Amino acid sequence: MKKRIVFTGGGSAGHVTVNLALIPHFLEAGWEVAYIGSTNGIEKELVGVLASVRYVGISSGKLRRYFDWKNVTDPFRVTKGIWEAFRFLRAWKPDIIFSKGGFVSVPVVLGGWMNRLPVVIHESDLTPGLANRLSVPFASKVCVTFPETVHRLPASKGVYVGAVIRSELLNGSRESGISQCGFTPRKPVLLVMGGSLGARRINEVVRSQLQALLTDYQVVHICGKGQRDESLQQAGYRQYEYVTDEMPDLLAMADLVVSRAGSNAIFECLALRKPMLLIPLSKTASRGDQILNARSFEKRGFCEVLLEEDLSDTTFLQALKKLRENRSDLLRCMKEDTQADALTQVISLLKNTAS
Ligand SMILES: CC(=O)N[C@H]1[C@@H](OP(=O)(O)OP(=O)(O)OC[C@H]2O[C@@H](n3ccc(=O)[nH]c3=O)[C@H](O)[C@@H]2O)O[C@H](CO)[C@@H](O)[C@@H]1O
Repeated sequence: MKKRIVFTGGGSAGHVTVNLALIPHFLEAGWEVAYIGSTNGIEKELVGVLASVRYVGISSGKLRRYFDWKNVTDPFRVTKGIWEAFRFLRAWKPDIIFSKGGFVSVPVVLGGWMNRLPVVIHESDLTPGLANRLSVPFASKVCVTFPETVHRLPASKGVYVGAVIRSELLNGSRESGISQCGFTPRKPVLLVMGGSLGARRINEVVRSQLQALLTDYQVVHICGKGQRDESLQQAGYRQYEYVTDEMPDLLAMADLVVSRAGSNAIFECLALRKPMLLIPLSKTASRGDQILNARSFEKRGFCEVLLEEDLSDTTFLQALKKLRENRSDLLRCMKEDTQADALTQVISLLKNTAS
């Protein structure tokens, strides 16, 4: 009988991208793959392109630490999700569950534990997110991306594997990116990425300083769903709401990157040796995980950091100037970094843990 694996994770691209890197390897090895995500989440759209994966939508609710009327109904949705995940897992009988985090993953991990199935978790950020923290007691191992994270987990559960990068991202073409954007090969390219959900403050500052930026750079701007501004369309400025297949070429052609400090995005830039100016999501809008991700990269000499509370038109241009001046130092530090082969490590851990 074929081996079976269930992937889960969702809510933002950051909670799906590692799964997308791993799934093709299991399919090629002849495993049957199912993905449990929320009925209408971004994960459904992202995983939907993989024809051989069975997508199972469950009811899910957000685990909020602030007031919202949905806090009244969401516990019922989560309970329903646990029951749906439990029922599917009992019938499909996978050999292992791989959970990437995000609120939809908690009912799946619990459903797996109730069926006595082995669960392996993956954490991308330096500090584990709430969903993963709730899931840790039910998992046999937790794969982590930053070495520092191992000490934040119960003894013997944390395994440092490094960043899992989708292999297609390493095979982009600068020429093809330049031609897709209608750019010239003779002027440097600045790639601005607001994270998978976009970033309003970064969009505002880039747009308010667009003419100054266009003097030195051609700008490709991933601005988030519904955030394109048609009135700014001009030579040397290309806007995308969200990219899928174009990502490898856009990364390949970038000379410098301005980005949020979502873990996957910054490790992708590190792997591709792209000097970065990181503007992490603020502590008021998150648990501050991006600030710690960014500070860890800064300490290792991979990036410049500008906190959102300090972000203004002036500080943005100053930080960009500093990035350009320090480009060769940042590149040297990045080249000295030898990343572990996380993909192979996670695959063999999953195969060895499968019942
Ligand atoms: C607001 C929020 O909660 N952000 C979190 C979310 O970020 P977010 O979802 O932005 O996640 P990451 O930056 O980690 O990863 C984004 C992924 O989407 C890809 N991509 C992005 C834009 C695009 O147009 N196309 C595309 O393919 C990137 O290449 C990358 O692989 O998960 C991260 C990983 O847990 C966390 O560090 C972030 O704090």
